[in-house]
Amino acid sequence: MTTAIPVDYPICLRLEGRRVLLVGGGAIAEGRALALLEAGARLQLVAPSVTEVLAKLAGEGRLDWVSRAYEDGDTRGHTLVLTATDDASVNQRIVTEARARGLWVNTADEPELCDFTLPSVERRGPITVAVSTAGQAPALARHLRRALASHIAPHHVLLARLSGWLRRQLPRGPRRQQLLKRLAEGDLGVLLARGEQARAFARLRTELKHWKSSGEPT
Ligand SMILES: C[C@@]1(CC(=O)O)c2cc3[nH]c(cc4nc(cc5[nH]c(cc(n2)[C@H]1CCC(=O)O)[C@@](C)(CC(=O)O)[C@@H]5CCC(=O)O)C(CC(=O)O)=C4CCC(=O)O)c(CCC(=O)O)c3CC(=O)O
Ligand SMILES: NC(=O)C1=CN([C@@H]2O[C@H](COP(=O)(O)OP(=O)(O)OC[C@H]3O[C@@H](n4cnc5c(N)ncnc54)[C@H](O)[C@@H]3O)[C@@H](O)[C@H]2O)C=CC1
Repeated sequence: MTTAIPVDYPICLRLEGRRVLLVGGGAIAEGRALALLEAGARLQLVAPSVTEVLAKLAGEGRLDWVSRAYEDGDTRGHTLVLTATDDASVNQRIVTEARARGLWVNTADEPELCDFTLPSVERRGPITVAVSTAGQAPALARHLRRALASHIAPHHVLLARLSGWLRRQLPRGPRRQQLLKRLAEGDLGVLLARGEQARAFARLRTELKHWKSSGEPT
């Protein structure tokens, strides 16, 4: 109980088009692969045998399956490495090689061999709920993630999309900030939460008209 608990630094990675190496082809690797593909990664999978789902994804060309055991040099050219084999010595080799190349590596069952860990994740449109427990309680992370995600209602997703649209249309500055805050937690947000979309949009339209007539670009 006295072992120091790491203080993790959470980030959201943009993996679109980036080369990611995943070693291992069991159930754990399958979960990792689906999440990486959802994020748009260019995924290479190294494993002598894989699950049906992974084989199907490889058959469809969604990932590049190298059907053999891991070999030294396999991490070359990748930006991120994840390993989920059932062989601790192989995991150790991969971690050593990845770190020597300055790559970030995750090992599914060994926190000591992780430069980053994976939180429990749930998505609602552009909103992501992610809970980490610094490797202490993954089952609790899942439990809390479900509880927290249950608080995200459809109007929050609408609001996030609307905010994204407004941020693209309106110039930066205090006026835009104020409007977006009202949308998130002020009168406009309250109307959306109550299901009074028509009133919220009418108010927003009036607001945008004033914006135009005041000469600021929209
Ligand atoms: C460090 C980390 C490494 C990493 O990044 O992979 C890690 C490590 C380990 N997990 C173990 C066990 C379990 N893991 C889960 C579930 C999840 N584990 C996930 C992440 C992480 N697990 C990272 C830290 C996350 C954090 O900080 O909270 C989740 C959140 C995300 C994901 O994996 O995608 C996913 C939930 C996904 C969801 O939302 O559904 C369950 C629950 C279950 O499966 O029912 C159990 C059984 C209960 C238990 O043992 O606690 C063991 C012991 C293995 C053994 O005993 O053999 C180790 C190794 C060790 O701790 O030594
Ligand atoms: N969330 C977490 O962090 C958890 C992690 N684990 C751990 O994750 C690991 C993987 O779990 P599963 O997918 O269930 O295992 P699994 O036994 O179903 O799959 C292991 C995979 O590794 C591949 N493999 C073995 N040697 C290899 C090598 N030299 N090169 C490339 N691939 C190789 C096998 O072909 C197979 O596809 C286990 O060690 C397990 O203890 C387990 C539960 C939770």
